[in-house]
Amino acid sequence: MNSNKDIWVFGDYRNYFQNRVTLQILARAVDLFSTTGSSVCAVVFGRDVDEYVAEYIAHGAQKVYVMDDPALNTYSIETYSWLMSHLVKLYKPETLLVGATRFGQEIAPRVAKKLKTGLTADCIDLELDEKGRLVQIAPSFGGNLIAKIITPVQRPQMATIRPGTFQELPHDYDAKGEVICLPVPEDLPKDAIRLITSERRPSEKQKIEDADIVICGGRGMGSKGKFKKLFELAELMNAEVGATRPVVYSEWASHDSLVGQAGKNIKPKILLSFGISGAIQHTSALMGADFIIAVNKNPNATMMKMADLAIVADANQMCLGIIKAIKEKIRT
Ligand SMILES: Cc1cc2nc3c(=O)[nH]c(=O)nc-3n(C[C@H](O)[C@H](O)[C@H](O)COP(=O)(O)OP(=O)(O)OC[C@H]3O[C@@H](n4cnc5c(N)ncnc54)[C@H](O)[C@@H]3O)c2cc1C
Repeated sequence: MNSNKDIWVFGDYRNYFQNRVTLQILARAVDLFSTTGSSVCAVVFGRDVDEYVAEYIAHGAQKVYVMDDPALNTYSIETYSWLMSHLVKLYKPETLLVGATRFGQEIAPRVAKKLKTGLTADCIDLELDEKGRLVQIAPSFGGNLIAKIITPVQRPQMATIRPGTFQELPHDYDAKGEVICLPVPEDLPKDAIRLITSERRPSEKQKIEDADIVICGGRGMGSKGKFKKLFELAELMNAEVGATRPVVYSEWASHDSLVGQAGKNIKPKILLSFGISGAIQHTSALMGADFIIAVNKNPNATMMKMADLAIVADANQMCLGIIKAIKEKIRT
């Protein structure tokens, strides 16, 4: 394949903001290719992806190829790998870099196979050789050797890169980039797999009983959709989510997260309590908490009285406000 000089970075925004690998690869690509006349580009598929497009530009992407369409609302390996190889054939970038997340590990080999090119998996560094070819540096033979691999003939040169390998560039609020909006091709093959439903499971890294930070939500969160935001907040704070009995009975959260007489006892350093009245069956399980922050519309709720910090506010709005503030902080 005759290629132009562009460097493409696959926009892996699942689990963003924690997953920073796309930003890290963009930073390395900018560093490596700034003097070669290549454009560093991100490629994003999905639905309502404006936020990620802006992030990639703010972190070094000069161009972003975007396919934003309801048909791409849910991730499908078949569709995404077809689209990626389709676009590569169309635009012929010199290099395609993908984060070695579970997502990247799934999509990159499929794309490489469709394009009949090589792929170095799990790179720990990238360099350029004297001919400007990408040197893909990766552990091999069980980690006993560090291999330097090039792709002498086929294009694009492809590599997946381990998260945390490179340092992302600081967020540049003034950065400008070209956004190329692409329609979904008419000949996009019909997906053989039909997704009926999906739900993000809370992280299983730690048990709620052992967590340093627990975010408990009650009926005052308002709805299952609003309650879900507590999981997003928990991801950002490396916290676990707990729930009251009405929440569990309404299936806003699983039974595993029930805190109280009929559920689990917790002893976090910090407990954030959103929209919980403070019935004894719940509070009896919080006695080991060091510091309690409660958010409730009713200042007289028992939970507010037992809190170290009581905030009279709408629980859902407060949760959204904290999420926004943390994201802003991460960006700077
Ligand atoms: C045998 C038995 C065992 C039980 N075991 C448990 C248990 O293990 N765990 C447990 O949790 N419960 C248990 N319960 C149930 C318990 O008695 C309470 O009913 C329950 O804890 C109340 O949950 P809640 O605070 O979410 O709801 P509610 O009591 O309805 O409180 C909702 C709170 O949200 C506030 N609110 C409403 N809207 C907003 C808003 N927009 N913004 C901010 N705040 C708002 C309200 O002011 C209120 O304080 C048990 C009950 C029995 C009988």
